[in-house]
Amino acid sequence: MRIYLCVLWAIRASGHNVHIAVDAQGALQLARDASPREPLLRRNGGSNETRSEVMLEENLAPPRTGNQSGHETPESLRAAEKERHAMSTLTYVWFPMAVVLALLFEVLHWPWAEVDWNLPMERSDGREGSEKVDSSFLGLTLLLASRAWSLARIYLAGAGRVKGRCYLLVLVWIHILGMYLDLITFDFQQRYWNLYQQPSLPLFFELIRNWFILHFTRMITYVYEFYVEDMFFLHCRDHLTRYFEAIWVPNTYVFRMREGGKFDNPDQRIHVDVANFVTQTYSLSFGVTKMIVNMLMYSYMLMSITPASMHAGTLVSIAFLYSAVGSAAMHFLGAQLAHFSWQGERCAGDFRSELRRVYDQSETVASLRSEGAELQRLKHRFEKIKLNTWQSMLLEKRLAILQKWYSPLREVLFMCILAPFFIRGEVSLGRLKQSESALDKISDSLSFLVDNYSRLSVYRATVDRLHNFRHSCLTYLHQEKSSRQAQDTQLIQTLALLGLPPGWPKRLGGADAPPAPAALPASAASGGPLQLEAALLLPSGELLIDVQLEVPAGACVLLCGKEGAGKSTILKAMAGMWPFLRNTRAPPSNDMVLIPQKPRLPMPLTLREAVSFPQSSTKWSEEEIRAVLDRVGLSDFAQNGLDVQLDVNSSLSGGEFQKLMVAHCLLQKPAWVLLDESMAHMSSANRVKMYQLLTDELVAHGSGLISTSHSWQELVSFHGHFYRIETSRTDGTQMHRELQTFDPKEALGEDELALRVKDKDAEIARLRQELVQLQRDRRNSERAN
Ligand SMILES: Nc1ncnc2c1ncn2[C@@H]1O[C@H](COP(=O)(O)OP(=O)(O)OP(=O)(O)O)[C@@H](O)[C@H]1O
Repeated sequence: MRIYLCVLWAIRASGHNVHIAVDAQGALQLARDASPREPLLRRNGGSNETRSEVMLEENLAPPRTGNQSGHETPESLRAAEKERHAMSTLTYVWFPMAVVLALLFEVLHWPWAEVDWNLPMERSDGREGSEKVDSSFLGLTLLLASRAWSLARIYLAGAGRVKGRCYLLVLVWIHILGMYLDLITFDFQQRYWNLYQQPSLPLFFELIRNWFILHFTRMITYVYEFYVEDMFFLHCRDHLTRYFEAIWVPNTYVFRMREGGKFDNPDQRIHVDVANFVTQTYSLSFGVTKMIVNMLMYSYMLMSITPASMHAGTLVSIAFLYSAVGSAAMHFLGAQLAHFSWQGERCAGDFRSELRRVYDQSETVASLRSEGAELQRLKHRFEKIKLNTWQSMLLEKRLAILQKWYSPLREVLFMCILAPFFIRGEVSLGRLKQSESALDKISDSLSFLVDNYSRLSVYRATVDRLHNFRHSCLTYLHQEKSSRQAQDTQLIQTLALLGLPPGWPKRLGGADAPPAPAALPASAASGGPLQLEAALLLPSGELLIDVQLEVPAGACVLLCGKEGAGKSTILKAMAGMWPFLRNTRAPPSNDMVLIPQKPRLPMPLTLREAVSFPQSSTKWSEEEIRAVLDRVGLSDFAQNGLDVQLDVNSSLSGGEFQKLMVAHCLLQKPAWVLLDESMAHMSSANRVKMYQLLTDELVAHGSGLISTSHSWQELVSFHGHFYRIETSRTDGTQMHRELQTFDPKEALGEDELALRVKDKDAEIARLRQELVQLQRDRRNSERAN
């Protein structure tokens, strides 16, 4: 019926040579005739007239608009009576049943939920150190747009400056072409259906030809719209991902130490959030543009067809008011949706990272027999997902109630407003329907917030997660705001050049040579003494130790102290890693290798990559690498070549891993080597051997060595400066730590020291002999072969 009326209007609007005045009564009659219970042809006495002929005949009747008498006819009263009984089964059986069942369900379904409603969940209001997700109305509109724009700018001012704009240009053009094709199709449909009224073979062939051309063009635009969209999304994701990696990776440790509790799962932000941001920004931007265009266009049309006795802007104002009330109600009910979306992302990320941890620590899980405890931990994480999903479901149910009322209500509302004009005969049915349709379009546009509230809330959470993450990462990139902005801009520009194809013209933003990946923040140059003058704090803000230390270039320092005294923390501070410092002086050297207590390497790596990491595996020749592996005693691993992949974290023993780290230092030859109990897994003999290697090959050539060790006595001969962390309790609870120099001779006693040195010398002599013997054996076996 609707289609028929549309065609009728289309014929009218296109100035068809048959001048048809749309007759309201006729059309209403037609509506009744079109009812499936009373087929049109039967009502016309089953004559041979075609359906369309009958329709035309009925609608070509003289125009009579509205019920001009103002009295109800027996026929209309009968129709009302008939309508009253039309849905009696629904009214008296199904509707009450649905209400009762819904109420019962509401009361009884809670025990089925299997959810722990009292589980404490994270905050997202910026208080108590939580991340802030703005769920205010402003946060969902203007602030959202400005934050989304600042994120989109990373791409549009970077790699997207040339390519992105080209993609967008093509996509806008495809969209315009699509709209044009929609109009052509709309017009074509009218001619196509007219064929049934005026059958003609030549016309049929022409129509079929046009159909093929039209649909072939549609197919091309459709295919390339999606294809170019995907190209655009991938390029945008690629660039944004690289940007976020570049601002996060140089400060991962600081970030984790300072913001670990606040920002969950950076992996999820960089992978999932960036992808969602790209696709959602695109679809919402086009959605908003379409909404604005429709709103302006149909507001103008509606004003021009408003009944004469009504003020021109009344209908538009009603549509505005209606949408404003709907949006306000929606926001009032659903403000928490952005928080639930953020929380959902967090819970899902936490659950995934827990699964990943179980996988990574499978050896510990198996050896501790901790399967039960791990299952409990996983269950706890999933409980949070369940609770969050339930909270969102409840909120979405409330929103669905509003939404399911809101949209159908508007049809009735507009009808109630316009019906009096129609009944008074001021407007024709065509005008009425046209006004309704325009009002529909306007309120559709204005109800963008209502219809897309859930989507916008999810988008808000995504944008906030990325915005907050970026903001924090940039803080660690540079403390001062002006330098931070400059560094950010420079980074975006560097990445922009990386995104251009090779040989891209310079005048279009290209460069002669591809720029280097984003650099680490600047730190002090190598050479010179290593200084640390700072108060080292714990993450809680409590003072750990006040350190005033200056190590001359090339010096060897041994740092001792009990467990938990602060040795590792001092090494981290010297390396510039420890973020909790006060009254700091002297930045760290960047020509330094710190081997932590439990180092881990990426996996899988080849042996060549592992020993070179993080430097390029091509930096050293095969001979150099083999020689160094031989010296540290890892030559067995090189038997099958240096390029066999292995997971060094699990396939090397603790001691072997530490030898690999020493081998890396020997290759890299840094100005400073910081060893945080880095030989703890080796035998005493091997520990001495490794220190001897470091002394001969690095210290002898000017490198400095700073070590921490519990069994420091055997390392005395390799160091020249000795510090000890003295711990004492000041008031029974507070731990006071102080860094003091000490004389190992006094600490050990002159005789004991001499004895130890003698032992060590004997051990070194024995090792040297072993080595000579081994080399001799090898030479003999080579000669024999
Ligand atoms: N990330 C952290 N969060 C909270 N406290 C920390 C952190 N890192 C270290 N600490 C605390 O700082 C103190 C010093 O730790 P550190 O690791 O420096 O000791 P250490 O002397 O190296 O001990 P060990 O010899 O056992 O390795 C300890 O009390 C430890 O609990």
